[in-house]
Amino acid sequence: MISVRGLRKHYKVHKRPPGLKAALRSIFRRNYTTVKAVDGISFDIRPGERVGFLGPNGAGKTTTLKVLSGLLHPSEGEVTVDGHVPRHREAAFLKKIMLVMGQKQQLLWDLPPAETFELNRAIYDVPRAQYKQTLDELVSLLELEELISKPTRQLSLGERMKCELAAALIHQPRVLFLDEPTIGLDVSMQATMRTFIKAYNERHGATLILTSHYMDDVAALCPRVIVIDKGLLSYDGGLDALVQRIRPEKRVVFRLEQPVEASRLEPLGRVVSHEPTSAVLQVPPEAVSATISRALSSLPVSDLTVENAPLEEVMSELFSENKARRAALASQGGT
Ligand SMILES: Nc1ncnc2c1ncn2[C@@H]1O[C@H](COP(=O)(O)OP(=O)(O)OP(=O)(O)O)[C@@H](O)[C@H]1O
Repeated sequence: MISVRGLRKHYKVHKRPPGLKAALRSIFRRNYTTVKAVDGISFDIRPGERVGFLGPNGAGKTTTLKVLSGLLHPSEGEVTVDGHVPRHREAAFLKKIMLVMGQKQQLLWDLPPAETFELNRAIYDVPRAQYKQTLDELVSLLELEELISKPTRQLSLGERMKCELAAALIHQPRVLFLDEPTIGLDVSMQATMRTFIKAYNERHGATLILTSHYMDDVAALCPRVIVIDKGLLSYDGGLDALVQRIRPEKRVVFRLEQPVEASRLEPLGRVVSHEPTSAVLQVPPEAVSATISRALSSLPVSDLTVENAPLEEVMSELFSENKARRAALASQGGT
């Protein structure tokens, strides 16, 4: 469905030192520098897949999504989306895709969302009957009944984001690029958006690439993740496999009937946190059952669960590994 081969996107930016003199000088002699936003990445995505596209700030995620949607021309490399070359922006291609950016809005500010939906119906030439059916489905799944006839400017951020998503789906795109779709939303609205996005993917078999800094979004939606860092691909594979590689240790979370001394926890594993009536221990996977049986016989345990390390920690460790590798390469290059 999506094929990316050796994609590079370099921006040429004008570099101006601070100060008035430098500003005047730069009128006559401009200095440019190259930002390698994406520096040679390749991947394939099958129809109907949900893929998390992750990386630290400035990694090149939005740039890649803009190239995939045809908003930016690649500096180098081959990109196809369902057989189309995005930069040609053919009508058939535009009808199949949608880029939703959490930080930008397409809804018309002074008009109710219903007007933008109608506008999108006309732009994408959606037959009336199909439009009505899609709209009814979106209104019911996202609970938009009360919202779509209020002016957009009167909606809260979360209400607006739900309507943004609905506006993006009026023409039933087969490929959805979601760039931070839950940014700024409260936890319950984030969960609503996730449930809806998953339901849309399952109902319509749509292919989905999602960027998000909220790891709950990624854990709930993306069995596969592609990680980029400084414009380079650093991981492409299962989310579970990534967690296993970076943090194979398990966390055993205990609820305790009464407070216990730290000295009673320490022999059981590495104490990650210890509150009066709860504790989290980190242990190797092969030691989980032994730790649980020792804890049950020596501590007043009322409840326990076994979990993976939080995804935030896994990602931050992966980014630190990448940083250390880059520093090592740079120092080898410098010697
Ligand atoms: N129009 C532009 N001109 C020059 N540089 C740009 C432009 N757009 C992006 N960049 C630079 O390219 C790099 C990648 O930016 P991009 O927005 O793709 O990152 P990102 O992974 O989406 O980051 P974030 O998570 O912060 O949104 C950054 O260093 C950014 O400053």
